[in-house]
Amino acid sequence: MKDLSLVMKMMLKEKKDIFLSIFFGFLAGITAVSLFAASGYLISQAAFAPPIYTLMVLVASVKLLGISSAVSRYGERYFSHRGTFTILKNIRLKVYDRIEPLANRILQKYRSGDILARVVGDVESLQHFFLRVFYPPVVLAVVFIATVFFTMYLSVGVALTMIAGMAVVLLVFPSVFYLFQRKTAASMRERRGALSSAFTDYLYGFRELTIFQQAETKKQQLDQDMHHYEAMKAKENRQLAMREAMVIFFSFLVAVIVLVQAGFYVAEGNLAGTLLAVMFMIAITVFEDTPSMAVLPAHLEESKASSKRLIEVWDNETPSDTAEHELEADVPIQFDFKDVSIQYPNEKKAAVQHASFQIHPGENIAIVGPSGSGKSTLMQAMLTFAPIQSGQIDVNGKALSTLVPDSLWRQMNVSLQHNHFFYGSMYENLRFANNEAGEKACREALKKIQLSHFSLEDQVLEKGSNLSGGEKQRLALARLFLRDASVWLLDEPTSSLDAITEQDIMDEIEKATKYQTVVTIRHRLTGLENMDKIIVMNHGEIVEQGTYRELMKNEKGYFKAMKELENQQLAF
Ligand SMILES: Nc1ncnc2c1ncn2[C@@H]1O[C@H](COP(=O)(O)OP(=O)(O)OP(=O)(O)O)[C@@H](O)[C@H]1O
Repeated sequence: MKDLSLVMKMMLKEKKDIFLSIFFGFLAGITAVSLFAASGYLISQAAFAPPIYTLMVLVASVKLLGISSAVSRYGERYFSHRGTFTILKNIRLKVYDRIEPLANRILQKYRSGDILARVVGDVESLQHFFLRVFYPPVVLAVVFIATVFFTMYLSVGVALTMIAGMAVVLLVFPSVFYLFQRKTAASMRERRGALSSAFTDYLYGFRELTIFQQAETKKQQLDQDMHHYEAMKAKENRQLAMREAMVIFFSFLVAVIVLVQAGFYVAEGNLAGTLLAVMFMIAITVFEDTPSMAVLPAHLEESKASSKRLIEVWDNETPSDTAEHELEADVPIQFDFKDVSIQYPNEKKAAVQHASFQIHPGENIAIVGPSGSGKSTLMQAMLTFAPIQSGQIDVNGKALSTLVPDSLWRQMNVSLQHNHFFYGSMYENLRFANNEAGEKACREALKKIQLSHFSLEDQVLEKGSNLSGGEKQRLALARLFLRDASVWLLDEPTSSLDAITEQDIMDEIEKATKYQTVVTIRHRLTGLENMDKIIVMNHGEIVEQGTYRELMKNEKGYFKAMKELENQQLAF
């Protein structure tokens, strides 16, 4: 039941639709039973040439019951589907609400294809819970109870046969099918997730796979996985059809037993002959909806597996419920790293160890160091994206972990190593940073980063695949000129640019950030003379920090050694 907690909670919010579905389902069922019973009685009575008004009353009742049954069935379908779609919408919103604050950690843990399979496929699967698992047995049971009471009035023996038959259909068949179902459902869901992951990998890496001549091998693998999944699905469908056929066969068997039994009672004179057809028709109709019991275990198991896979995504993650402080807007921001260590999940070594430093409002800070030394991780930590193991980052005296992240991000301008571009126009990709930016401001931003040759209508393809590396970097920087932010975080913002363009753009950034705090990760050690502070990283540790002059004064310092090495390389 714990596995189904998500869908149950959402379902119970729609009490009105649940009630109306059951109510109309009951009306539809009971009118159908009455319709067929009345038809049987009409046929039997007709053989005895009764007065015409008797036949007229019976025919009118049959017609009325026919219309009522159709209208009630419509009501049942309408409310059950309305309820299902509302439940589905609520589940989607709930899932989004739960994973959105954890998105960064979740995306590190799961493959994107798997996440996609869960938030689309598994959520979609949950629509069957209410529609196929929860309310059909309830309707079937109440219609049956009402019918059995009526039948008992005519013949207790026949009623007992029907009770025994229904017990088998409602209890024995679903339990047996459920046991067989459990194994296949879990592996089907996992296979679907794996397939989705393999497919996204194939799409993302298509270019590299082609260049390294691996596309065909990967495609064959994917084809194999797909065939395997299709075969499993086909097997499951065959099993479901088989089970449905078994339940239908059994229902007819019960109807035939009822017919024989009622015939026996008629022969013995314990039942009126005109009720023989009535008994048979009642038995046939009351078991009419029982095939849905054959597919119920499959849908129950599917709902459980899907709900479990969804809950699993956020279950062991600590939500940022502790985020209680809003960072005030327009107040200068100070960062205080206090002995911060950061270790990514499943990594043996910490990416950053015991980092302590301060960033004061308006400072211009550079973080330097060899590749893999933990520079980007420090920046990720400032954005709340890095898993802090020990120590604490304070922002204006309050622990970063207690801040509502939005209130921090609102005041930040960020250009990471890999920036995202959406399929759409250049204008849309720029306005993504600020919805209120007009055409004029966007053109000016393009001019500042020397992309004036692009028009705002030019198309940007998915992930910016029609732009060069340098153009992508510049477009990401252009967005920053459209946003008013007091802290700029730039992770190697100009690494793909030539030295002259780099200098021009850095000048523009400097002009735009006179009063702002700027933290820049640099590979090249040029242009650092005027920095307020340079943080030097190596193997995840801050090995030195200070101004350019202070660092260069330290004869045995790491920074000085790096700088001299770079100068030698430039001299060649
Ligand atoms: N998401 C992640 N999951 C696991 N390990 C990571 C992750 N991101 C970075 N690391 C590891 O953390 C260490 C520091 O990485 P980081 O990206 O901070 O270094 P960097 O100094 O910015 O490197 P570069 O200059 O090459 O960008 C590396 O050993 C890296 O493998």
